[in-house]
Amino acid sequence: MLEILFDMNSLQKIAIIGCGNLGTSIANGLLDQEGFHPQHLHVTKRNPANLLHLQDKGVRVHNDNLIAAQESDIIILGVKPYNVTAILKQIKSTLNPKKQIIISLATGITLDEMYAELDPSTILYRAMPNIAADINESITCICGRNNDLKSDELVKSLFNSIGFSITIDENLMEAATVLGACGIAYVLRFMRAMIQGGIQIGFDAKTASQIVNQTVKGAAELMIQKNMHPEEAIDKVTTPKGCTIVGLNEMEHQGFSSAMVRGVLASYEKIAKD
Ligand SMILES: NC(=O)C1=CN([C@@H]2O[C@H](COP(=O)(O)OP(=O)(O)OC[C@H]3O[C@@H](n4cnc5c(N)ncnc54)[C@H](O)[C@@H]3O)[C@@H](O)[C@H]2O)C=CC1
Ligand SMILES: O=C(O)[C@@H]1CCC=N1
Repeated sequence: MLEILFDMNSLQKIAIIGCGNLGTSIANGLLDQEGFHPQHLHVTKRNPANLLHLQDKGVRVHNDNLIAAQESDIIILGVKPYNVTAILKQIKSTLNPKKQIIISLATGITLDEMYAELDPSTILYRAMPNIAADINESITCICGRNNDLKSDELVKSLFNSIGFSITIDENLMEAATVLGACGIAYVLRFMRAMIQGGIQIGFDAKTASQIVNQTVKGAAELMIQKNMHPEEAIDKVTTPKGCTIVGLNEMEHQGFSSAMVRGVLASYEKIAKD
């Protein structure tokens, strides 16, 4: 059983191997935490030149995956899915299954595929955060197998520190990728379209963005804080014979909900095909 529990003030060391877009968001989120020691974070990528902003904050930035793995309690794999096996092959001789936790962020790479490269007693998780980790607002779906309560708590507390986390069955990890990780891009595209509409009806881009950003934030907070279904709140906005329902119905005539559902399915099918 692991002796450690994730705690910003502890001396736990974390490695992010393959610190690209998502890895950098996670690193930024961790660095924001009070009491987090930047020198306890290793981040690697093949060419680490564009991670110097992290180095300036005291993070250990380099391209030596073995050193990062050797010196860390928690090893996060942030590489693309097709690089995961090669990284596991590279670091496996340095791993200590009793003392370290490995967390893969890779889309579509199963626990079985990773265990094929690892000692079966390795404490291994898949986690699916999103880039809002950058501001500690990620939703992270987590799954693991053969792990104990202590390591489950540790992994959850790590991802709770950069947002909110839930534990799910592995067979839902691809769905979680689509809804939570791709989802942020869907919402942003929706926001862009709303800003475009706002400009057409008279606002400059900056003002339209301010209005849209706060409107989306308010809608999300309303759902979270009041634990509501969206349609319940929509009913409060749609004045009979008013302008909201006219707009919503026109969006539906143009296929709005259908486009969203089909987009979600297309992303999901793409993961299944890869
Ligand atoms: N970008 C996102 O919003 C999300 C990505 N993911 C998953 O996270 C992983 C990373 O995605 P991104 O950050 O978007 O990709 P990315 O391409 O920005 O980052 C991957 C990084 O790995 C580095 N890398 C490649 N080979 C390496 C090696 N041998 N040693 C050290 N570093 C190496 C690359 O230089 C790159 O910086 C993927 O597996 C993806 O499926 C999951 C959820 C959300
Ligand atoms: O687009 C992708 O494949 C990755 C996985 C989820 C978000 N980005």
